[in-house]
Amino acid sequence: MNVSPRPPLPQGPYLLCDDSIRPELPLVDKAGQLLQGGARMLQLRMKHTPPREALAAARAVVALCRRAGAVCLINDRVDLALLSDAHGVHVGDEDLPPEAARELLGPGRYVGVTARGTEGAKAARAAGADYVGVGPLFGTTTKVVQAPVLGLEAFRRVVAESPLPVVGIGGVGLTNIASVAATGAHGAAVVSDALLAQDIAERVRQLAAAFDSARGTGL
Ligand SMILES: Cc1ncc(COP(=O)(O)OP(=O)(O)O)c(N)n1
Ligand SMILES: Cc1nc(C(=O)O)sc1CCOP(=O)(O)O
Ligand SMILES: [Mg+2]
Repeated sequence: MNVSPRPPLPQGPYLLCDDSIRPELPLVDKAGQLLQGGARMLQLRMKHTPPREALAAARAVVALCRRAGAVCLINDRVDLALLSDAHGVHVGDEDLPPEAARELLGPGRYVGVTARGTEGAKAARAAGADYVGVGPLFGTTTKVVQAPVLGLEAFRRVVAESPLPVVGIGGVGLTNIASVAATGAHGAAVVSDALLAQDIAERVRQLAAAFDSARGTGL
């Protein structure tokens, strides 16, 4: 398979297309609505989807993203990322190590890694990651995370000290995404706030406008 050169990692809202929120809505429909709202950066997170269905969903969602000019990463699954020609993966402590993901994906795709602080971000850089997802930034009910909530001040320090671009995750939504952008974070990952919205596309537009209005202001 030809690996097209990877686009720059988009700044701003980083939308997760997740099968645990509104499971009745097909993943490809969720992705379509996120993209309709202008999502530039999407991660397909499938914790409850059987393998064959997950492969079909990955192929469909990656194709949609590529058509829209958006970057699409697959959560956890390097095999699905390769089979679907995704732009890369996001891995954490319970997944393949980042070095192995890089070995399989090569330099032309993204490897994102979860970090809980500055040391984790430095380790991720040494392991060949391209960015770190840092959280939980705020309290979240989407996932039970075995790490303390960071809060904005600790998060701001990680952003300042991280050798890699930082994407904040956990409890991020319209009410606080501007405060995340103001820290200088590269991105802000949003799961439930977007997928539970009555109008998902409109919510993505609002999230992007709020992020842009506060980007790097330090407020
Ligand atoms: C952008 C981003 N940051 C962190 C995570 C969490 O990944 P991980 O620790 O592997 O947990 P799961 O998402 O697999 O439950 C993420 N997915 N995205
Ligand atoms: C998938 C995930 N990872 C986290 C971490 O801190 O590693 S928090 C999280 C869920 C974030 O969902 P929401 O935007 O609905 O709060
Ligand atoms: Mg994972």
